[in-house]
Amino acid sequence: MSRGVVEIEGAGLRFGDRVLWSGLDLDVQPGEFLAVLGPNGSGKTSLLRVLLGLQSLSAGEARVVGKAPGRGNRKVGYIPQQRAMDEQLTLRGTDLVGLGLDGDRWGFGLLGAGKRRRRIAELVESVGAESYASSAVGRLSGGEQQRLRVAQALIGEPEVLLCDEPLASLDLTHQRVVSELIDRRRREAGTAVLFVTHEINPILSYVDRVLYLVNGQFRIGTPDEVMNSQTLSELYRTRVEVLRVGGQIHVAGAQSALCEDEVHHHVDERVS
Ligand SMILES: Nc1ncnc2c1ncn2[C@@H]1O[C@H](COP(=O)(O)OP(=O)(O)OP(=O)(O)O)[C@@H](O)[C@H]1O
Repeated sequence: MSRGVVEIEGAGLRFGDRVLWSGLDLDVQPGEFLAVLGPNGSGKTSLLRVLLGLQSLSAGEARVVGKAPGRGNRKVGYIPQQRAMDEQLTLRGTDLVGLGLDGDRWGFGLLGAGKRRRRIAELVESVGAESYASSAVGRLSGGEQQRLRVAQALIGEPEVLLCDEPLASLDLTHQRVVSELIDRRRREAGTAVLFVTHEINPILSYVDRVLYLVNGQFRIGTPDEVMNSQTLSELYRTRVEVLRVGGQIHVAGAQSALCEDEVHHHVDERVS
């Protein structure tokens, strides 16, 4: 197997006495779609923060496209958790998308202005946001904002796309639209996708492998290898039933396994 665009070796992360995960070895290949699952507080977002260079590992190493993680790595795109933007925000959709452009690469000078505009228009079109891209983003719906965030993350042509629950609070139609956009990028450009989610079903047909984190333990494998009663029961250390119904995965019992945890999990019984 070739070297991954994300390489993680012997990685551990702890805060005080609390070990989020340790001994994590993971290579993500170009074009691979990796779902990162696990209950609240299991360290999913922290893993993305490590790869963004915002959080240091307590042990081991991580490399992203051959380099130590660092802020402003142009080869890394990031789609943050869906949050409504301030209604007063007057930034236009095209401005938001343009924020994802890197000055050195695309040129901010006068000569680059036309090129920059064209590039933004291309991305706006690719996410089907033409009709509202000139509006103030604060006035747009959550789904419209999220499409623009996808365009912003893709405009720098990333080799690795880090997505932190990008579908949360979107309706089913927009979940499909946004996940299809992300899948298309990895198919057409070979971008590797690390997709943090509580709900695997909307992306199940795209997922190559799952990294499932629970209470400091983890499993990595295909959805079939990880999302089964035996593996999840081992991870949660209690009986968990995984049912496949109509091409979807339903997980029962995981919530009760976590009741004694300090966090009030809103664990989705169907997945986590
Ligand atoms: N800088 C920090 N210092 C101390 N604790 C931290 C820090 N960053 C994260 N944590 C803790 O680490 C745990 C994991 O957080 P993280 O956001 O990675 O979880 P998550 O799996 O993404 O959870 P969720 O599903 O709720 O978003 C949390 O309990 C959090 O409070």
